[in-house]
Amino acid sequence: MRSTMCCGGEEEEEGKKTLVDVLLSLQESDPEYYTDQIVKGILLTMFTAGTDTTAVTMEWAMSLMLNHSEVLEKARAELDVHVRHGPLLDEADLPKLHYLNNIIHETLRLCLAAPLLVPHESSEDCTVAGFDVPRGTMLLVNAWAMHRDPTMWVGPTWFMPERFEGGGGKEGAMFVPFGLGRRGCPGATLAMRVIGLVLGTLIQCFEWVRVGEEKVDMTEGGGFTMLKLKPLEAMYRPRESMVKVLSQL
Ligand code: HEM
Repeated sequence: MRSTMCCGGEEEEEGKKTLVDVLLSLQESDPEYYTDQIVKGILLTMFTAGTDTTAVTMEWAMSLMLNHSEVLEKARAELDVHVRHGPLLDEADLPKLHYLNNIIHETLRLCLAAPLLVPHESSEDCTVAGFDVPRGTMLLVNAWAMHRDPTMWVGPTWFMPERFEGGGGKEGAMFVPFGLGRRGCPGATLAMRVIGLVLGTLIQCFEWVRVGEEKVDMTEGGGFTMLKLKPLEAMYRPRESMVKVLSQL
């Protein structure tokens, strides 16, 4: 951590600071609050809450696209039109990539990383939808079922990124892959950017196909984070137009 700061130093451009740089400069300006323990705690939380969730969402998205090659093609066409900030996709290109964004939303609707969100506890006696909930009850939100509610979503089990062009489901449909309210996911924006950049780059640079004729197995595994029961295996090769760019990386 310290060597990163020393190498980044004062000359480092403002926009190129890493999170560790920022935390260490906060520690310099407010050492009593930003102790080593606090800094390590923030980093640990980001790793534990942000790594599996983000990685598994990308794995589900790739799996869904491999089973729906027309979606993959459409995403690639969009990238070819809108990537303007360099030969490779850049963060600045993301706002233009509406279809890619819709793919991520549709993936998070069908294959949300935390299907029951995170357990909460009622701090007071309360009534929810007519049910009396005593103080201290563990409360789970079945977001998985809400995202597949047939009264709220047309063809709830279909993979149809286009549905998000009109904002998603019917009026009142709940889309809550990151939870809601003050305990909602603080990493949602970061996650959407990372997933957009990684998925977009994979689609922009490589041709992807399934290993065989069979569709990718979409069976869900158990556990707190909804992993694929069988990890994704796929075949890829660099797109001809990207070979030169890739060889210069
Ligand atoms: C696709 C990626 C992600 C998904 C689907 C996701 C989903 C969630 C969900 C459902 C919750 C619980 C919200 C609730 O119960 O209302 C949560 C909490 C949290 N997430 Fe994420 N998350 C993702 C990425 C990240 C990233 C990248 C970070 C940080 C770098 C992060 C940090 C956290 C933290 C610290 C909490 C606990 C918040 C609290 O209890 O106040 N998450 N996330």
